[in-house]
Amino acid sequence: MFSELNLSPSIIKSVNRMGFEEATPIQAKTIPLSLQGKDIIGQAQTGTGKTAAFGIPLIEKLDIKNPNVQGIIIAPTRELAIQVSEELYKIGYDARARVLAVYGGQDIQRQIKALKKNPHIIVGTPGRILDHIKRRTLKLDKVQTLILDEADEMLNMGFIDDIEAILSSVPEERQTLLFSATMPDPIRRIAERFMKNPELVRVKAKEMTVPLIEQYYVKVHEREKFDVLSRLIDVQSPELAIVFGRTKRRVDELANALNLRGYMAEGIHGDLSQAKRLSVLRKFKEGKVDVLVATDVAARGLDISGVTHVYNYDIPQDPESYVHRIGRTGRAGKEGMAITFVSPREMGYLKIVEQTTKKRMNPMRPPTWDEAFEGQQRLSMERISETVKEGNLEEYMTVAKELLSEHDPVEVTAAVLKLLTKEPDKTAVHITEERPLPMKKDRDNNQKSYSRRGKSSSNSHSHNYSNRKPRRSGKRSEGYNK
Ligand SMILES: Nc1ncnc2c1ncn2[C@@H]1O[C@H](COP(=O)(O)OP(=O)(O)OP(=O)(O)O)[C@@H](O)[C@H]1O
Ligand SMILES: [Mg+2]
Repeated sequence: MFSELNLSPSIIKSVNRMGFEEATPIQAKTIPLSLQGKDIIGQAQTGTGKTAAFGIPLIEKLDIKNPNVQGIIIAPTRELAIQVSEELYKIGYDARARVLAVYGGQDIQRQIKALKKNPHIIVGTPGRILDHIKRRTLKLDKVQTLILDEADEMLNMGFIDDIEAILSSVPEERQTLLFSATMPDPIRRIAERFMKNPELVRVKAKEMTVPLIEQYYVKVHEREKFDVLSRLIDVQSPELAIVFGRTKRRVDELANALNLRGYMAEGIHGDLSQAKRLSVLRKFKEGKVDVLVATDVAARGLDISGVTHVYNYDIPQDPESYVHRIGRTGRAGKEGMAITFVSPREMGYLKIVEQTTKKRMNPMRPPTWDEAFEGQQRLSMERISETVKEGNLEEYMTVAKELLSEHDPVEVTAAVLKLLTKEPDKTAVHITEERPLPMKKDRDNNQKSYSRRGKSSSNSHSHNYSNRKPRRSGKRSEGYNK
């Protein structure tokens, strides 16, 4: 219960308004420690309320009359920074906490103006925070609490230099909190260097993934993936689905191809303008887009209710990415389904993922065209049944009776079904084939990459675990360059 956590009435009021009744396990464990001022590494499954776990004590400890920035939260993507700032705004609503998000792609003058209004808490992406530090439009010398959301990601190569630069303008005497659903040991060791006797809080769970997510894999050749995806969507009729692809090109092609086959899909990745990224996400949240096709830019932290299915069109290169991707469904006690496509040559990656998550994925057979067709008919059937249940059909009765006097009732119904049903589409589409990931044997070899610090400029990581390019090419990138 939140009432047992010694929180101010204003926070209890806000949290109640948010509909939270009981503290989640990670909240119950870390809030008291955080209030005592301890440094914490908090690890708990996706969708279990880590944001409020660091947000509630942060707001509780604010001195509202003090105009300085007292807390800073760093997040890996712009969308996540915005979302976290919104959740903190809600938690701090009755306490009158001022929370500001600063992120790349948004007009910097506007941010500078907002920074002059003395926010208590800043939530931002590393690049833009550094930009403001350099311009002296953001002063962090009175910061008491620094939080890294998605900490392992923030300390991975590509972000570590920025994080260290930000750390150097925050007082040594501070509380440091790290949260993520994943925390590989090598990264944890890096983290401990700039923390003081951190308390490692892990919510005990048999598996790293959420038990409410049903996990499947489909063994499928690259060139058959798209038909399998279309059929799966037809059979499963997700409320909202996210399809993860490996590259930006793949995301663009998949979104186009899905539209060609009559689905409402849009893509999101790092090459789109910020305005476009936000509008795609907004449409998805509002249900105007049913399928969000995304790179890993959308894998971490995003909390979108109604996401029932996650499809990994390409198996992710590292197990952590898998955990976060599928964690976009099955949040806050809801159920979800995750389906991962694996090409025959990539089966080794499946093993690595399973070893890390300690959870087996069940094999799933690709649906046939007939099954997809039946799935679509069942969807129409549900719509008809719902409409019958809702009633209000008086105005249609006369003509309905006339129809039935002339035709066989089963045939009339079949005709209605035919009109309503979207037949599985075979429209030809073009998806460029991706090369399979390099062969993998076991994870032990792969872990080495974590010892490679972001500082080093060597490019000798082609065989390592994460096998991805440093995200910063030339100029500093803001959030993911994905
Ligand atoms: N105590 C609570 N009771 C009910 N709902 C909660 C509670 N705490 C948080 N939530 C809600 O649960 C959802 C998931 O929370 P949140 O986004 O913080 O998860 P997370 O652990 O950070 O996940 P991820 O690892 O994916 O970032 C949010 O919609 C949040 O508002
Ligand atoms: Mg989170």
